[in-house]
Amino acid sequence: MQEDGEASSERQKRSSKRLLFLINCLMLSIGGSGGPLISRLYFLHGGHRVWLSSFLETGGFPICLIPIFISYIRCRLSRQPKPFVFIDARLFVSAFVIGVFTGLDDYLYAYGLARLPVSTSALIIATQLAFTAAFAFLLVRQKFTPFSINAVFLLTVGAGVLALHTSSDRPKGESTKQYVLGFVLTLAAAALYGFVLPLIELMYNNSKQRLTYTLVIQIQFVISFGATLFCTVGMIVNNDFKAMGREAREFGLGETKYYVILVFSAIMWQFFFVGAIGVIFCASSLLSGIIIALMLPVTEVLSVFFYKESFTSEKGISLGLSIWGFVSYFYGEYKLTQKNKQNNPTPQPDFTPTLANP
Ligand SMILES: Nc1ncnc2[nH]cnc12
Repeated sequence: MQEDGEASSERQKRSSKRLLFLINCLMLSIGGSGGPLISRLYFLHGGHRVWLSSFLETGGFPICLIPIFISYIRCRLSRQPKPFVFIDARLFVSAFVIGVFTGLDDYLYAYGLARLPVSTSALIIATQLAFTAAFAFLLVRQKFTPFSINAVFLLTVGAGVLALHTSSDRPKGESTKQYVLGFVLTLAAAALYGFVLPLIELMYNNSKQRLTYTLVIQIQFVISFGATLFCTVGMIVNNDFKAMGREAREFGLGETKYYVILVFSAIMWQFFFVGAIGVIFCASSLLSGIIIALMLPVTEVLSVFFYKESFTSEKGISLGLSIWGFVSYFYGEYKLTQKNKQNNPTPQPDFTPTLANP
């Protein structure tokens, strides 16, 4: 009888972990395509402020207070009240430092979005997965299987195919210097974010506090706070706060839509960042990188619907290769789970990608 109770509570725990994993994948997918689409809308209709755009990537961090508050209230009101665990000083400092890196990365990324044609920026950002894989190997000893190597290869090539669509290469009126700078800074963004994802996994692994999802959201709050502080300094130095009023009045879609776009941009990017670090918590930084890479061609295809861009064959091929890579990764994980089941015949959960923090 007691065993039955234990088994059912174990099953319940597994299914809530799987649900958490799926929710984070969904948030990362929504933010990974919605974020770039809405940032592009800002630049397409007359927005120019790169620091403002980078500020918006993490400036929505107060949203995280909602789940933190709910979790706090649940702890207080539960039948057996538990103390609410706040982030300790050590994790706070690590998250803040990662936040400053993220702020710098946001600027590099936004600079590329503003200065480069979409195809070129997508090509360079496609290299991010290779950086993530290399840093994950170095920092957290990520194990690779032929399937995950195949996935990294296909997703990198898949997103890279987008660059074959070069009809709109260097934007009109842009100097070679600006273009080259855009190229170099976007590559730096890909490398830096490829480094940040495994660094977050390393921080989790070295945490002295027991990691829970509530703690992960607090970590995300501190990371985004550090990044936003960094970008706020950039905005002040660059006079962005003063320039916003004029930019809003002159915005192609009108003043109200200008502010609506800014608010939605902040929300979309929070989805991206919360999803990214949530997937690292539930699985790995490599999987987070894989989902981000899959979203590159998905974004290009969505822009056909939202911005009436043409559907080129490159976009179709790119999407096909990326989905193939994605499926290859999950098939590899499925095979691994089956193998573990054979070696360890005690009942195992149905397939769930290797959950990092059971
Ligand atoms: N700041 C950023 N936001 C989204 N994707 C990125 N890829 C590299 N840097 C990025």
